[in-house]
Amino acid sequence: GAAAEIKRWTLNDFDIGKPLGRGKFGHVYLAREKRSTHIVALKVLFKSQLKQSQVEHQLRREVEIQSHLRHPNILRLYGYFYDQKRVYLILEYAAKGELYKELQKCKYFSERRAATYVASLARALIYCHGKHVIHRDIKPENLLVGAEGELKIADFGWSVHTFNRRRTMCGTLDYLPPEMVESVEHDASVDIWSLGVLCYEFLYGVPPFEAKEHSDTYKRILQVNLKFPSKPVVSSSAKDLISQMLVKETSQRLPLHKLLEHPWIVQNAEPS
Ligand SMILES: COc1ccc(C(=O)Nc2ccccc2)cc1NC(=O)CCSCc1cnc2[nH]ccc2c1
Repeated sequence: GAAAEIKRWTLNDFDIGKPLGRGKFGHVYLAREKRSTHIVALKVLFKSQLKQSQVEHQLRREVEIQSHLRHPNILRLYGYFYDQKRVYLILEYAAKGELYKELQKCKYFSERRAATYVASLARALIYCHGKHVIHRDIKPENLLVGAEGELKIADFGWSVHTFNRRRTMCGTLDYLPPEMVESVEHDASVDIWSLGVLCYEFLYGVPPFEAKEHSDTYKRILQVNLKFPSKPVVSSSAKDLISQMLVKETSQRLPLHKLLEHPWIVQNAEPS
């Protein structure tokens, strides 16, 4: 038969619900597609602000990339449409909301919960790297939780998003690997570094190189000044994994598929 007709969405196709948050370029609303009654998140971006910040090309590129990504731990971009003044992104709705709020509430996660999240993120990143997409910006602020408790890399758009970020988050350096602090080109191994930082923050409630001043965080990252506090008590197996990911030499970082075979992951992550 004829090639599948690309559906032209309009605002009329949706019932708009409560606001879910606001970003630099507009707001995000809960919405229901009328015909299917499917619940989505509708992100409304103002063309004027996109133009002003010259991010239209970035948005087009991202929409192109995201529309080909299908993975249970990557938030879906189902489609987009626009009218005179706005661009609308039809996004997957993650029913259990933002992971960082959960982390703030329970201070730090159990080893089983941390390992389960890290394993699902590793599988999502392996999938992305397979499609030559890197740097999915996996800090806690960019992670949402689906209805079954599964993690979703929400990738709030190339740091254009002030979506309910923690104050400390705007411009945080905590997650930058040395090669980005030194602003040399980066490859997929940046994601291994960031996943190591995330694993540390899941287990201790704070990122490993946190410091009062940005300059001190820079120094700690460049020196890979990794210290494990005595509290909370964390297994040496978890520390071993983190120590294999937070390595300055990018080629020496534990590859993601090796991470999935690490004893700490094998013994603690829930089967996917
Ligand atoms: C695939 O995802 C995205 C793709 C692209 C962009 C984006 O804005 N790109 C951009 C914009 C302008 C210039 C250049 C690029 C954003 C997202 N993702 C989000 O924004 C996640 C939070 S909104 C959804 C959502 C879901 N489920 C929830 N549950 C609770 C809150 C909540 C919130």
